[in-house]
Amino acid sequence: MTTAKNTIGIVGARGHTGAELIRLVAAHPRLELAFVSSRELAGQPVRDHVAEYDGALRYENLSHEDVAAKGADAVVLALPNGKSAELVAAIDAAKPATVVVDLSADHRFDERWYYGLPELTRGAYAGQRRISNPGCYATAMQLSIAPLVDELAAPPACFGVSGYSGAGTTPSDKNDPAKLRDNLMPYALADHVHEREVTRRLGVPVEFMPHVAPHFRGITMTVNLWLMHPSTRDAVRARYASFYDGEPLVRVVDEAPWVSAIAGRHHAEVGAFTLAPGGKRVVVVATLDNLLKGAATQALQNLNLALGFDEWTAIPRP
Ligand SMILES: NC(=O)C1=CN([C@@H]2O[C@H](COP(=O)(O)OP(=O)(O)OC[C@H]3O[C@@H](n4cnc5c(N)ncnc54)[C@H](OP(=O)(O)O)[C@@H]3O)[C@@H](O)[C@H]2O)C=CC1
Ligand SMILES: CC(=O)N[C@@H](CCC(=O)OP(=O)(O)O)C(=O)O
Repeated sequence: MTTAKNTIGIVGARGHTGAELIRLVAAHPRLELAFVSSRELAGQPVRDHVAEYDGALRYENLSHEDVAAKGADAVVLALPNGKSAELVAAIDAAKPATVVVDLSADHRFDERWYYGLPELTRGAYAGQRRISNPGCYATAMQLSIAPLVDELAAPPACFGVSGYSGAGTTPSDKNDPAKLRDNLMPYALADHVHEREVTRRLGVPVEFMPHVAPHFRGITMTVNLWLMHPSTRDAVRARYASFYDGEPLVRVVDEAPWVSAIAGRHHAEVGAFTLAPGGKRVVVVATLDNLLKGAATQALQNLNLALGFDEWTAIPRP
């Protein structure tokens, strides 16, 4: 007996996260790629750009109405921020039961949308068909802070370094290899949207200082936490291990994880747990691939959940 597949479309499929989503969907036993949209690549075979996909689909330049008329069971939006509203309205009108996962920041502050960071929020999933995927740095910050969020004496200070794929494909200083060479570029130092996103989601203020570096993919998030009561390294490590027990996509490690080891991997690593004398200051380091656990893999966790599949279907385990 064969099981019918759910159809899925990807809007913004030329981009970095779109390509990762195509790879994941191509290997998924219960999903069938119904359409992929790109203005620039319209007419070209998808397999010419994503080797892991061996089907016959070509990229299409689709209007909002075209996307809605496809009537897919699920649509992932991998568009730049600010581009989703009209498209979602068209899907709402044509087929409201479609599962929509938005990778942009457009719905992360909209309580009508489920915020899908599964390790922290899957208990709040109540069948919503509109899912907002967290930011990449915001995922790393939340995974680093959540186990100690009730113990904090001060706002966590988060020093984040991203590979330049995080800046997308629209040319800017942040994805210009010449400007990044031998460089580390600080930006949005006290007003990044992920600072507000994490503050909102964890319910405590956080301070975030993002930087972009010359490597292509992967985030290092170094977080300084002040505790109300003195602790020990063993107690802190045990707390993280217990918090993430049974979570295949969060690995608790002893040392500070290296970003070079996380590129292309689907999980996050959280480690270091270095305490300053006095036991009240703890430094935690997390790494993840911004295009995977920071975007496409997390979107697939959310799709699997919403479509009633096992959450880990077609996600390679660490
Ligand atoms: N890169 C990352 O690490 C992460 C990204 N995100 C978010 O995911 C989304 C996609 O990011 P990413 O893949 O990096 O972005 P890219 O810049 O790599 O890709 C953007 C995609 O959107 C399309 N596009 C661009 N402008 C428009 C427009 N005005 N109207 C319609 N389509 C447009 C592009 O294709 P074409 O121009 O051919 O139509 C392309 O497919 C963004 O919202 C980003 O913030 C979230 C987490 C991590
Ligand atoms: C290096 C770099 O530029 N990274 C991006 C983060 C990408 C991401 O997760 O962004 P959204 O919240 O927009 O979805 C940035 O700081 O805007």
